[in-house]
Amino acid sequence: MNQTGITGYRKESWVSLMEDPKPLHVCHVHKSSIIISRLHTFLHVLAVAFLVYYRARFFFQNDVETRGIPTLPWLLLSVSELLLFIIWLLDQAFRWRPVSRTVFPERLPEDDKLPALDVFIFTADPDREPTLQVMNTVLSAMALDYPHDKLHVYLSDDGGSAVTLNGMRESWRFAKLWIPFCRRFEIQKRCPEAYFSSLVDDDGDSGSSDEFLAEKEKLKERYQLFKERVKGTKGSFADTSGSTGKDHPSVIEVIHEDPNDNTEQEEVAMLPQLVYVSREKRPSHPHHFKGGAINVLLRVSGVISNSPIILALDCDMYCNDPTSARQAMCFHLDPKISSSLAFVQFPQRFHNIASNDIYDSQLRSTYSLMWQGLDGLDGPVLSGTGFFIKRVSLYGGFVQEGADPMELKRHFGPSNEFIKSLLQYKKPSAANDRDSSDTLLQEAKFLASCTYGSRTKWGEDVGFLHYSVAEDYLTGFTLQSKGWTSVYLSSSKPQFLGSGVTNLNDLLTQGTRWSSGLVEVGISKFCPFVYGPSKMSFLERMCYGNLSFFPLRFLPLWCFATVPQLCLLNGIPLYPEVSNSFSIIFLFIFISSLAQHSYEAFITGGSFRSLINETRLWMIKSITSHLYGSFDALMKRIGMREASFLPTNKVDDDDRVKLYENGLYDFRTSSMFLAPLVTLVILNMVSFLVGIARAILVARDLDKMFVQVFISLCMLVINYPIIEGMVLRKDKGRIPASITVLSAMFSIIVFLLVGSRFLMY
Ligand SMILES: O=c1ccn([C@@H]2O[C@H](COP(=O)(O)OP(=O)(O)O[C@H]3O[C@H](CO)[C@@H](O)[C@H](O)[C@H]3O)[C@@H](O)[C@H]2O)c(=O)[nH]1
Ligand SMILES: [Mn+2]
Repeated sequence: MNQTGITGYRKESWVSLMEDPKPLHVCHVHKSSIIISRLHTFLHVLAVAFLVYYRARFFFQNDVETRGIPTLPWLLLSVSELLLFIIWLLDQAFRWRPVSRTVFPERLPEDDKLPALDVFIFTADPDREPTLQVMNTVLSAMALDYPHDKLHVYLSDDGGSAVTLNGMRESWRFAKLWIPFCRRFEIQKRCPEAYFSSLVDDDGDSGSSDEFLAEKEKLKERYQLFKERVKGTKGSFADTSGSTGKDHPSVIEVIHEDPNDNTEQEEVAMLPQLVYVSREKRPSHPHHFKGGAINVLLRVSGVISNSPIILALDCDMYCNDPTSARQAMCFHLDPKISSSLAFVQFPQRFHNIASNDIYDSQLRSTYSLMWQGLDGLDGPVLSGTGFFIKRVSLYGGFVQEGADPMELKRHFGPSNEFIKSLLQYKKPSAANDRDSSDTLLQEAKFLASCTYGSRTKWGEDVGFLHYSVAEDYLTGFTLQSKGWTSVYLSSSKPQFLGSGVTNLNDLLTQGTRWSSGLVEVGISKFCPFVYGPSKMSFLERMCYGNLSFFPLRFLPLWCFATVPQLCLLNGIPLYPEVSNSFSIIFLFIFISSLAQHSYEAFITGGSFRSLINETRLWMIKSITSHLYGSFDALMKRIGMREASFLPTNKVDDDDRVKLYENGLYDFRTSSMFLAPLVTLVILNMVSFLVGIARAILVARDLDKMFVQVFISLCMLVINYPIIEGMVLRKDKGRIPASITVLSAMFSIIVFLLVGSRFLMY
């Protein structure tokens, strides 16, 4: 047993081999931003205290200035301000102690001493996730700079599609040329699509030799052929077996030599193992989406390769830096931290972000700020893709020396082979001869069947948790509660690159799923503030709490977008007069928030434009996805809705890409998302115009109403692209006139029902 108290940990043989006194990694604490943020937090909290006093006074004192103002709007604003402040305060925990890290992979022990690695890649739908793209990710993983006999690549195909299986066979064939080429010429970009479509040559020293150029030309032709073959096939298992993507038995294939192929046998031996897994699916059995898929791969790989370290990748996240595995091993092999280290998380970065990132697809603040902050506490959140995790950390502490196999079967299911794999880290030797490898394959299929996990601990205490569609967040949270830690490694060269969302529909659909999954955790027994007993620090809990509850920002944002405006229309002031000294407090809070956002954008490479884009998205997402996601979570909680997971679209549609690259929003999305946005913009337009008219007609009115007029103005300036989409644009991505009309009607209803009656109390 180890000292950190994590049950289930056994001393890893590969860790004790590390005796090198030189550190494998160092951690840099960001001192100056720590001082700036803590000081800022202090001042901001102080200002908010004054604001709370100002708001609260209304309820207790009969002030001349606020006499005659109805209570309800005042109360709504007070609650909104308070809620937003609480979420902001939780957010400050991310700024408590940000750190960054440097690794020295050249100090790792020789290759034969490195632990084996299983790579898991997930795909679910060949229509939304193009097979060629998935195969590029597979090839880039096979070409990782890691000993080939210690590398095993598994693809989980939840689509159960023959196209994908065929793509795997084609990838194997192409890999026989591609991998030796990469190794021989030390190619850095090992995702073939990225390599061949790259405009800049970074072939390095070998770049000009004739031999290299000839090889490259040959590979380029073979890649074309590969592309045609992958794209050329159609159909699913349905065509051959009468089943469909949602109803079929498990299909597992270790991709092998094609006897008709004449490539030299030695080259084959140099390739990592490649395995295709499509788990059994039956309509009557919940499959738990990606979390379910990971658990099946954990079991299947357990009896095939059983590597102690696992890299998980979404199908679009190709390996951009072949040394990522070695970088991760710098932490996993460090005897000082390894015993409690569950995973090394790399950032999600994207290859298709335009210079004007109108959808904030790069998730700047998450991966450049928040995760570094968590890294300085107990470690980053598990982020679904791009992490190297210890297999044993997912076994829930049940695997211990001398554990009773019968007991293990109750937790892990009935497979003897799998139970054996739990008790040893050896690659099962049977895999080599034919008969036993057939038996093994049968066992693997059994492990991938849809009933295997029932009445066991899979999805509850073992593997990825099924409770939430944000399976990554929840699983990482419970690991850290048990005392496991994680580290975050972000460097200027991204280790993995995926496709970021480039249209509003995908952004809001994904945002709704995330909000739903996060809030679902927040309102369950896993609520970060109460779940225990927990080994997590208070600040780390604050961060997890922030992530679970930030979607509730929809409440204050809806209020700020309607209440001051409706009151302005009725001539009711809700903020201090400009001449009142309390107005300084509001000004201070406004500037303080703006300054914080600007400073953080500045230190993480953002620009003035990203400030505006992010603020706009903050509003758009709060008004739509966070609202729908939170309700979805609530409905699931009370049993009125089932979980769903629509994979994000990864197809590049030329027409849509063009809009995106020109910095134009693609408003082709459902009216459920559009109508609230357009309604609120219209409401703000009207209230702004009325506010200006009142300022001209009514004496001293602007002094009283200035803040409300200003809020409307800000909303309009920031959301100008929505106005543009309503009135100026003529292209396909504009806001349809029908939505504008519908929304105008909604604004009238809101005004008549809420504005002139409800808010008057
Ligand atoms: O039933 C399913 C659904 C999805 N996936 C795969 O899961 C991955 C992530 O799905 P995607 O649609 O790309 O989701 P994103 O919203 O981009 O994903 C983020 O959020 C998810 C949780 O909501 C995490 O699982 C992801 O790792 C994280 O990148 C993809 O490779 C899918 O093929 C499955 O294997 N089975
Ligand atoms: Mn994705």
